[in-house]
Amino acid sequence: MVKELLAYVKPHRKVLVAGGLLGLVGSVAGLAMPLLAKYVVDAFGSGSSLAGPLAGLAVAVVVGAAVSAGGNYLMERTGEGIVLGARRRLVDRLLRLRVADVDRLKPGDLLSRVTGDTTLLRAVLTNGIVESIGAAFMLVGAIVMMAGMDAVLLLVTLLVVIVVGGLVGLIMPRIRRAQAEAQDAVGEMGAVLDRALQAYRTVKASGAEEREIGVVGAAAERARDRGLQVAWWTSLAGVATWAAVQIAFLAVLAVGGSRVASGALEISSLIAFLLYLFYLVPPIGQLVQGAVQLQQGLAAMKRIKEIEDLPAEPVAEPVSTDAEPVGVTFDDVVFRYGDDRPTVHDGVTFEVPPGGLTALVGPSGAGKSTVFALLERFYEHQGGTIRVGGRDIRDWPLAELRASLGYVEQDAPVLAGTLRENLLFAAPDVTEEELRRAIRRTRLDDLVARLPEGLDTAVGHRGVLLSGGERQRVAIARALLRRPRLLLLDEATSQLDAVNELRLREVIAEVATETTVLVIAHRLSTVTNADRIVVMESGGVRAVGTHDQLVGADELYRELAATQFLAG
Ligand SMILES: Nc1ncnc2c1ncn2[C@@H]1O[C@H](COP(=O)(O)OP(=O)(O)OP(=O)(O)O)[C@@H](O)[C@H]1O
Repeated sequence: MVKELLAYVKPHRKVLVAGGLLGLVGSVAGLAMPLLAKYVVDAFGSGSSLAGPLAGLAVAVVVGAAVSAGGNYLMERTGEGIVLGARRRLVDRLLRLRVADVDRLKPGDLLSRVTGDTTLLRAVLTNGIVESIGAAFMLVGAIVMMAGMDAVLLLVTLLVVIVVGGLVGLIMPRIRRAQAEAQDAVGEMGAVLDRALQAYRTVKASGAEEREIGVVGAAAERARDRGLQVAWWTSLAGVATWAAVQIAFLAVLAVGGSRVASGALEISSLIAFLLYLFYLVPPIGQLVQGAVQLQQGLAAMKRIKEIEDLPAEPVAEPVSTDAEPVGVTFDDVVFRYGDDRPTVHDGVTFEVPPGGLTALVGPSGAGKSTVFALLERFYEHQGGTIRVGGRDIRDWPLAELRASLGYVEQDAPVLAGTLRENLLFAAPDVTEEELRRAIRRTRLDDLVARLPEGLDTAVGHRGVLLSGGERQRVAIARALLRRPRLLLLDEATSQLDAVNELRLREVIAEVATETTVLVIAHRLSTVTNADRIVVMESGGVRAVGTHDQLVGADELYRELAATQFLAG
């Protein structure tokens, strides 16, 4: 894990080393000060000139301050760079995960990993590492200087330092565990908050505000409790350090005092020794702090790695899109969403030739939407073969397969942005003429004319809210602009009004003259004119035919048609 942490630092190592060196120079300047102070005291005693020692002291102060400030800026800059790198990597992975994996993850928790956990890396990787190295240098330096003054006093000091080191070492794993729990708790809070925000209207309509506030509040309290645990252990480490220095001070004072009295030690040496002892306080504090930050960084790293270790889809390569319509075959396809989930497709077999309109119908839960998910390879089927254009979908480069398909989800979302951005989402490079044509074909001209700023009106979240029918046609236009060889249209369950429904039928019929259209129909009225209808029931295909054939031959279809007043 530490190795992975350091991988983030690697690209910045030069600046980091420069910053560290500046810090080191600052430390040397600081380290020289007690010695210079001793010279000043000695000069007082011997009556020699104060000018030399005082000038040295002044230079050490100025150089130390300037160099520390420069080093600090470099550190902060590197820190920002490290956070940026970590975020880029994480977001890159997040958007390339497989749908099946994303299904299990909670969006709010993912968000907290990108925003919160990456921030935690900064502290450990810059200040943490560099300050710890600087502190270790100061510590060793001070100890060397102390050794030069009096070996007995050094022994007393080291004894105390070693005991404290052991204590702090025992505390660190606890800090890491508590920190990991604290970050998980923050992620959990993000997840429940996201749930409430996603279903904002439902929360209000259900009068569930109080309850949701309570749920998020409870998650926030858990995060606080874990945070307090971290604070408790960190404080304990701090107290141990502080007590150690005090004890060492008293011990050195007692032992040193008696040695001065017996004439074994000069008073100036005792003063310098005590000064060095206090010089140990910040580096020891920094080392402890660095160790605490390392625990935080390791906990954050663990959460980031959990995402980075998930398998990703291959990076999309540029594809040339052939506009010829393609057919689809499902041959004895077997699929379930997870090993512990029920079988959704239990030998699904049907064939769709290139071009024309094919409808999938059947009761809710029959596995119709799953057909589309498998065609898009959001999930991998466990058995049988799926072919698009005669080629096994497992042999298609993923980007090319998806570029050949146009997909309109059941509840096609409108992305926050302008109407134009929404339409061009899948094909940013189409010409204005193509865009206008798609708008005409999907009967969106009225909408564009009605919007205050036409195509450049903001829609969706924080913009004009579109109706269900409009959203659906925007989604179809978006899919068509990609010039798909096969259009997958999951018709919304919500009832469209008669005008919108007629428009949708016209659009589908028109598109079906140019490309293959596979539509999941919840209203049979949209598909009575389909070239073929595939009737699905509980994970299988029970009949295929035209509307007239099926009304005559298939009981389930007749029933579906009857409930929708179409049989006659
Ligand atoms: N992402 C998923 N993870 C786990 N199970 C799922 C997932 N999506 C669908 N299912 C399950 O698979 C089964 C088939 O769902 P599917 O959406 O394919 O049916 P459908 O025929 O399209 O239904 P509807 O007409 O209601 O949209 C259902 O039992 C559903 O609960």
